Amino acid sequence: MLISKYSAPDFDPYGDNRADEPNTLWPAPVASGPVRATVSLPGSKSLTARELVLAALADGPSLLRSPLHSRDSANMVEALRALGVGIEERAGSGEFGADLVVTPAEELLGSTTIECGQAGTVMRFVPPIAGLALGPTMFDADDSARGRPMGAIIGALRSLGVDVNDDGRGSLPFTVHGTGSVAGGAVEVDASSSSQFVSALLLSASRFENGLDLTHSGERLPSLPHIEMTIAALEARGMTVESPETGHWIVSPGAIAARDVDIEPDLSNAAPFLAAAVVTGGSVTITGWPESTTQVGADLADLLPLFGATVTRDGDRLTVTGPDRPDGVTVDLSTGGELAPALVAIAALADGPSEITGIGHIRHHETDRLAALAAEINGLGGRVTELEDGLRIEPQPLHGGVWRSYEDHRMATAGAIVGLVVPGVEIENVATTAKTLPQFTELWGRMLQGGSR
Ligand SMILES: O=C(O)C1=C[C@@H](OP(=O)(O)O)[C@@H](O)[C@H](O)C1
Ligand SMILES: C=C(OP(=O)(O)O)C(=O)O
Repeated sequence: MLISKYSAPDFDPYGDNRADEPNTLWPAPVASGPVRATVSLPGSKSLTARELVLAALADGPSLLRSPLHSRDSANMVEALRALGVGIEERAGSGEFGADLVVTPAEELLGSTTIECGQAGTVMRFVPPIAGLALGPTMFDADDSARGRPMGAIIGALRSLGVDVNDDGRGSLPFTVHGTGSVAGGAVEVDASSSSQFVSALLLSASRFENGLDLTHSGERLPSLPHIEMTIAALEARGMTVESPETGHWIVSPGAIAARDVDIEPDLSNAAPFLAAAVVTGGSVTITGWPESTTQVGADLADLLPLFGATVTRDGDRLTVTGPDRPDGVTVDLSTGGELAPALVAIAALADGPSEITGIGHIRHHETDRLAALAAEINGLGGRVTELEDGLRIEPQPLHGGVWRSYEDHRMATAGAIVGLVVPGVEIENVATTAKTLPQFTELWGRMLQGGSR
């Protein structure tokens, strides 16, 4: 069955704990003992975003099975539709909403406005596509996301022959004046504040007349696995990405193959659930854990044992069993910055100090996550010190209080981890978890009752 209009999934994303107002306080549930549960999770945000974009640029219709349905993915769907791409729901077998049929536009058309919400993937991945469209496309975002770095994309598009109007601050809002084609060619970007600049250009590159010869010029390149995920998604659709050296990628012009694809569960969103096992000495199993994957969340299987947890696999089920009390860790997390909030929450409850570094760039995520994590843990009596590129965490006995989420889904879920063992933690605006996991409070509640099945 094809339904003509994309709509929000028909589950109640907030269950009994719905937070209708941004400043509503959600009492984080306290675990009555070691958490023991089996949890299934919706599709990967990063895979859904890439497959939507590639399907939109492909040479025929593609089916996305078990995609994520969340605020970020809805922003991506609406952005591509605004440019003329057909995206329709089709009943699927997934537990978390419909499959999506994506039909590329015969001709991409601008003369539209795109709301990016808070989605880094939308604000970075879609402007190059708007360059391929005919007519101007204006990009804007939530107030809280307007300050996220965009200068590298704006500058790169100009070097590739696309006219972009902005106010000179390198951030949203701005307008891409698409002419129906992009010359492409050689370009240098500084992707030290986000790997998404590289992914964005690679995703559209084969549709540029001269392809793309992209060099990263900055000192560090964070979140490399996300770039590798982009390359793998391109290769699965018949493209070759040459990388003669680190930080240098070449894509030749060519067609992107239509393809039906299964979206894996979001392994980064598994982090708070697995952390629940680590901080309560319990045992949490995630279903549908892929045997091999490009998702950086798979690194949790190596990261959580550093805290003293045990990880086992049984087919597609990954189980984490916590120690009596987590150990402190010293870890460079430059490849997996999006895992930082959950790991910092564990570290705040550990029995020794931790240093988590290599994550200076997460100051540019949904909020300055280093400042936010330090402020919220310290607000509950903790001792967290900001380093230039990370945090030093010296665990203290914590007390209850309000945990601000800064319109950041991973700040909200980090507070929920702390609240499992610290009575009286109240999370402000837990509804912000809808960015990537609208069912968060429902799944969290179910986990505390033993899980879904
Ligand atoms: O390409 C992607 O899907 C993402 C890349 C990473 O961004 P940064 O490189 O900005 O950290 C990651 O943190 C983000 O959650 C998703
Ligand atoms: C950094 C994140 O999101 P975005 O894709 O908006 O950059 C994140 O989900 O942790």
